[in-house]
Amino acid sequence: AVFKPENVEDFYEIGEVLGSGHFGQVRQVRERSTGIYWAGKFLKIRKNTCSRLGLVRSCVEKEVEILQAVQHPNIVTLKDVFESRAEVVLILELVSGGELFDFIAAKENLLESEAIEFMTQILEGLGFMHSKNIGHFDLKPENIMLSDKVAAQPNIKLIDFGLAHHFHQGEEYKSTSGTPQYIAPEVINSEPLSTAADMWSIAVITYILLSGLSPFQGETDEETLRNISIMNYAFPAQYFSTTSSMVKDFIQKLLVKIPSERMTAEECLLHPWIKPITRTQVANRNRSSINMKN
Ligand SMILES: Cc1ccnnc1
Repeated sequence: AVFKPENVEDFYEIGEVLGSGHFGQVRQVRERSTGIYWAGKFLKIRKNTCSRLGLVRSCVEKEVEILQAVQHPNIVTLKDVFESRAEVVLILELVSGGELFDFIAAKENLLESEAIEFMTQILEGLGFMHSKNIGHFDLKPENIMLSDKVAAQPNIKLIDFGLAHHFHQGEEYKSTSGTPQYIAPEVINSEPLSTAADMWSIAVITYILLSGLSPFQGETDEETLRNISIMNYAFPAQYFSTTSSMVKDFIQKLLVKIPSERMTAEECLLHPWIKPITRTQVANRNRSSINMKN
């Protein structure tokens, strides 16, 4: 793919650093012609395949391809791509509400009603990606952004598709990258991956949203990976006493070793913890409980 050879600074004023990661850094940028703010993701490209610094260009092309294939309210949109001699710049929708990670850190943990609101939007975006046979493979609170944290209903945006993969018919895909706390057993065992690997991460994120604890985290990465492989996790009473049995059921139906036996994103959206019950169902439930009392 050929990206715009023009100099990004001819079209955008480069602003403050918003975030940085394994890829390079994200800076706020201002479009000169409209004054609109965007996020510029500056990716260093390796001059030759031997150098270790920067990314291989084909990886960047893959991220661009995937971002162009998924337009959804809960997935960050890609507006433009510029390329200079050793840098590719993705012009992305600006998501300024910060990371879900910081939102949880500031509040210790969330009410179930808040967690359901966030998780529903995460699952909507993820379900859309999975319906196009695209896996994210790096889902974690740092890669889930809020569009505006002070809004009543903050909007969730999935970002960072640097490890994402588009599955083509009958093709196997293996990857051992990802963040230890969130990766599924099949990633650790270098088995072929599927979109189900994202569903394991959803369970870990849900557990963290509600308790502030990370279910498998050990003292070292090795210990964390061992805990995942042997499915060593629990719901400590002092952190989960007020948590509904429905959300524990939701998590348990995702922390399943065999990928094909995990709930899909679509099935998660129909799980009682997530799926809102109708007012009639509430009335019926209340009526039946009143009858039991009489
Ligand atoms: C960090 C970031 C990424 C994409 N859009 N806005 C902010």
